[in-house]
Amino acid sequence: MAVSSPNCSFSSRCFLNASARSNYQQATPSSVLLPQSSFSKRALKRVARESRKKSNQGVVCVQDGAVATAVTSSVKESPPKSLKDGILPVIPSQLHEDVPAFSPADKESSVSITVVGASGDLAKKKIFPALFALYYEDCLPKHFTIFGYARSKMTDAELRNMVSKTLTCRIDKRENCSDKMEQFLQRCFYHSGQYDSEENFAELDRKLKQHEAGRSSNRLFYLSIPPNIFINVVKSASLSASSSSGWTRVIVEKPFGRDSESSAALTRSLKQYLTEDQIFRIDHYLGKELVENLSVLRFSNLVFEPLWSRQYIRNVQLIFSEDFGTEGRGGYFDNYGIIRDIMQNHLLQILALFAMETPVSLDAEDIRNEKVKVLRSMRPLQLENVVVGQYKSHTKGGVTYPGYIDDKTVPSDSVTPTFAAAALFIDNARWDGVPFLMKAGKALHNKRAEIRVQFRHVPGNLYKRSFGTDLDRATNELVIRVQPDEAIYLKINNKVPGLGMRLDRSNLNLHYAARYSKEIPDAYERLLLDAIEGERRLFIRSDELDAAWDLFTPLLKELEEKKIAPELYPYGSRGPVGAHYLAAKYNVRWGDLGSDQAH
Ligand SMILES: NC(=O)C1=CN([C@@H]2O[C@H](COP(=O)(O)OP(=O)(O)OC[C@H]3O[C@@H](n4cnc5c(N)ncnc54)[C@H](OP(=O)(O)O)[C@@H]3O)[C@@H](O)[C@H]2O)C=CC1
Ligand SMILES: O=C1O[C@H](COP(=O)(O)O)[C@@H](O)[C@H](O)[C@H]1O
Repeated sequence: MAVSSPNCSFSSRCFLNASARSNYQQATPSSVLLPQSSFSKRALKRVARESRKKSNQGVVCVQDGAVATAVTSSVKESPPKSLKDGILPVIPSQLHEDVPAFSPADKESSVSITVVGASGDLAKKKIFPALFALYYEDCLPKHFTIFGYARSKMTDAELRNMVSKTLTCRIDKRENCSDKMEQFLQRCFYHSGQYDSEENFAELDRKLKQHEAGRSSNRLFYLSIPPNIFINVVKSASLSASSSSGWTRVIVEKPFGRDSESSAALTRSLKQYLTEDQIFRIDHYLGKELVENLSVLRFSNLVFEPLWSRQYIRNVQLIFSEDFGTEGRGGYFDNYGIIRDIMQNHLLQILALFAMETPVSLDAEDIRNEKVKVLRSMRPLQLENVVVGQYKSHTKGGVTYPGYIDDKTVPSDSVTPTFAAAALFIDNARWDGVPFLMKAGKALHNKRAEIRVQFRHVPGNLYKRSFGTDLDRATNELVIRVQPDEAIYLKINNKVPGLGMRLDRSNLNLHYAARYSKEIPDAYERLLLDAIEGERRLFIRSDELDAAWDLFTPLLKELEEKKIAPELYPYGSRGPVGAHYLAAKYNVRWGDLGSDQAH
């Protein structure tokens, strides 16, 4: 797969593991590698990691972007016969099965991306713009085609017109942007069809083949549709439009079911037509820059990992808020509610990454194994550790904001929560007794997602008197602001300069906008690129999903069976007061109450 941009490709350096390099060089002293590779950097790293793990193989980059693996011992004992000018032949059988191996012929492979539900909100808002951003950055393969698929009748030109309205140029990348947009749009096509029609998907298959023009074809289907039609599409697409000469992968959007049973049933149905390796369950929060950075922060800084346990951490808070309601999505939302919409997936995924043990490696399976372990060490949620709320109409500055049940698509007696706060616990050695508090709500006073880590008090603090009775104020707090205005800051105590001894609270901060001039890519860009490259690290494996549902299903059933009435809160407020009582029960104060800023 040809990927040429410096942003995406591993253009001039390749790597061998140390012993492979030394063996290789002993065996072939004149051949210090490594010419140009057009293989993507991340895919190459993954090949290297997997090769190393499996059989202590090294990875060699080969001219024109081919990748071969060299078994260290055999390189030492008998260098490959066709070795010439430091170039190893491609040995496809030695490549990991699903890695898009490449050979000279492979340069001619193609990727077709079909956005199913292309007429919908998510496709317009996120998927097409993310694909364009990847195209702009030269991250898409040379031969790619994008198809929109939905029931709505549209011509290619109408799709392009629709898509063009939501494409944007990055602030830092405007050069030739409108030309690039035009070129991108010319690679977008549309096919109208029913979701359960094998015939319509067979028509799509014919069109895809025309575009693939005899190249080996890899196909990615993005299911940007309501979940009740996932299976119809997967069945029709897999029977009539899967690739016969390359990989076929399917990105499935959430919600993955409503509870343990429906999620398991969905997985069973998907697996009638797809293998687990073909299913990419997306949780777009895993693609957010600061969520990706969590592991880097923890595992590559000596100062954090030793503190990352019950010994030093008092509580962890995962906070999500939006300053708008469910307007326009009430029909969907009322069937799910905020716990299923945000907590069971986005916040729980962040929690798992935050709390997991050190994985054996950065391989997808190693990371996902650790996440599953954490999830399975958690106590299922109990009603007494949860507060639910629903926003009501509120008038401010002469403007009246609608309540949740004012939406015509929402039943007037709905008790669906638009806000929830919960206390969760991980019953393992690292986190025993540490409350993990989650809070998620719509129609609140601001839009924000952050992780707050409140550390314990300094024992025998010499400066205790300077803090008065409020020792909490003196504890360190690490804030990872996922959005907006990404930042990581650590609240510390320091002396106010001067002759006296007055203490102050300050932020040691990494404010992304100040530190990096580059615009942060949207989560969907990263995830789409990963799916194209077969990188599963940021996608949810079925056992992770089962473990996540096991935590929330009993609570969700109880809420529904008992029709627990949510506490009403005004549109634009900070949410129900109950959330403060819940936190107080565990001696916690929500960290987002102050007005701290990362600068
Ligand atoms: N929108 C968002 O911000 C987010 C959405 N998601 C998830 O992504 C998926 C897509 O979301 P979104 O784009 O908002 O969804 P939409 O409601 O906009 O649906 C997408 C398309 O699916 C078709 N469709 C809608 N309802 C039905 C139905 N009942 N039966 C058959 N086809 C239908 C329509 O296309 P047509 O009529 O042309 O066939 C529609 O344009 C959903 O699973 C959603 O939960 C996840 C995170 C955020
Ligand atoms: O998955 C969802 O996420 C969005 C919030 O995503 P963000 O990237 O804009 O923070 C939320 O609005 C939606 O209800 C939910 O389904």
